[in-house]
Amino acid sequence: MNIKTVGIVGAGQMGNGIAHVMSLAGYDVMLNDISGDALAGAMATIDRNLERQVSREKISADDKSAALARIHTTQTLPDLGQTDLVIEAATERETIKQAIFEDLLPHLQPHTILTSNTSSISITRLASRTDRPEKFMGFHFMNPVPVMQLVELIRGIATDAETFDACAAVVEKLGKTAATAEDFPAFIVNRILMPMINEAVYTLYEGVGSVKSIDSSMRLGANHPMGPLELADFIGLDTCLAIMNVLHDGLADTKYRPCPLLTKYVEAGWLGRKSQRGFYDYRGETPVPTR
Ligand SMILES: CC(=O)CC(=O)SCCNC(=O)CCNC(=O)[C@H](O)C(C)(C)COP(=O)(O)OP(=O)(O)OC[C@H]1O[C@@H](n2cnc3c(N)ncnc32)[C@H](O)[C@@H]1OP(=O)(O)O
Ligand SMILES: NC(=O)C1=CN([C@@H]2O[C@H](COP(=O)(O)OP(=O)(O)OC[C@H]3O[C@@H](n4cnc5c(N)ncnc54)[C@H](OP(=O)(O)O)[C@@H]3O)[C@@H](O)[C@H]2O)C=CC1
Repeated sequence: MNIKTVGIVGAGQMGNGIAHVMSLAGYDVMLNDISGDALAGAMATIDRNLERQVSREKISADDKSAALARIHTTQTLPDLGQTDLVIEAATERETIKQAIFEDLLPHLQPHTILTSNTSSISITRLASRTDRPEKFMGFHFMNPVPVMQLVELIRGIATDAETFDACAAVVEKLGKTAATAEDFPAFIVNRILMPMINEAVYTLYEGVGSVKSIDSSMRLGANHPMGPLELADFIGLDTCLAIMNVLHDGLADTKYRPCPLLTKYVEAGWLGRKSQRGFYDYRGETPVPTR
């Protein structure tokens, strides 16, 4: 199947990154969000990140303007009806994702492939609520999308080979590398990464180390590019908690119990970088640990 147009639902940090790499690879993009501010913010971020690539001579100024011209924004979900591939990248909450699919389905062409960038939620369950479980799969990018090489591809129980191959061809055209994961809670990357982040929050909660000492230990002692708490802030603490809850509920093992301190930060609305405060406070010139 020849995919030319891509619809993206959710213009947060993942949606804008996906729009960025899709348009740069030559796809026409229709980017949707319920919030006009989120769409404006996404376009400003894409412009800034493309400019960074121009200044580092990764792409030309013409590539940048052509990419920007290929992205269209809309607050109206039916505007995605004519696209060949839809990637849902809205908030990590199953009810939100299901409602999006329900609203979108009547407008889609029969051939359109429907995917979710979910970090953890069952692809099979999401697919079962649509009219096209065979044309539904997980298309999981890593953050920051323009930089990270991996895309996890997750088949639901009913996903057909044509759908999988079409998505794999898109990953190849993006110049990224696909890894196939089976449809179990949080797939591969987050099954391994998120318990480590949750353990870092327990290490903080139990007073074993401060934010600074935990992060510098893992940066300098394990050569991680970011400390786990810095990374949690980067991902979004609401997303981290949602993933831990999916692991805890889906695998029914207490080793996945979300740390109560993580829950407290989310309840405070301290969601990390996107809300300016999490394990660090980002409102000043340099990030300051909050504990
Ligand atoms: C939660 C989930 O479901 C799954 C996930 O995504 S889990 C999260 C996975 N992501 C990670 O683990 C990220 C860990 N962090 C890192 O890899 C690095 O800190 C980082 C790549 C984000 C930044 O690296 P850095 O060396 O500190 O910063 P910086 O030098 O500014 O950037 C490195 C390169 O990326 C580029 N870059 C960084 N962010 C960018 C962006 N948003 N857009 C375009 N380019 C970007 C920079 O221009 C730079 O390019 P050059 O190599 O050409 O100079
Ligand atoms: N953060 C990460 O590192 C990664 C996240 N993911 C996954 O990607 C998805 C998005 O995450 P992320 O970009 O970080 O989240 P963000 O919170 O940055 O963005 C989510 C966006 O979706 C919007 N949204 C909410 N409801 C709807 C709706 N009904 N229709 C359209 N847009 C909607 C939100 O709008 P508003 O703000 O107005 O609610 C917000 O703009 C999640 O499933 C997440 O698990 C995958 C890989 C990495």
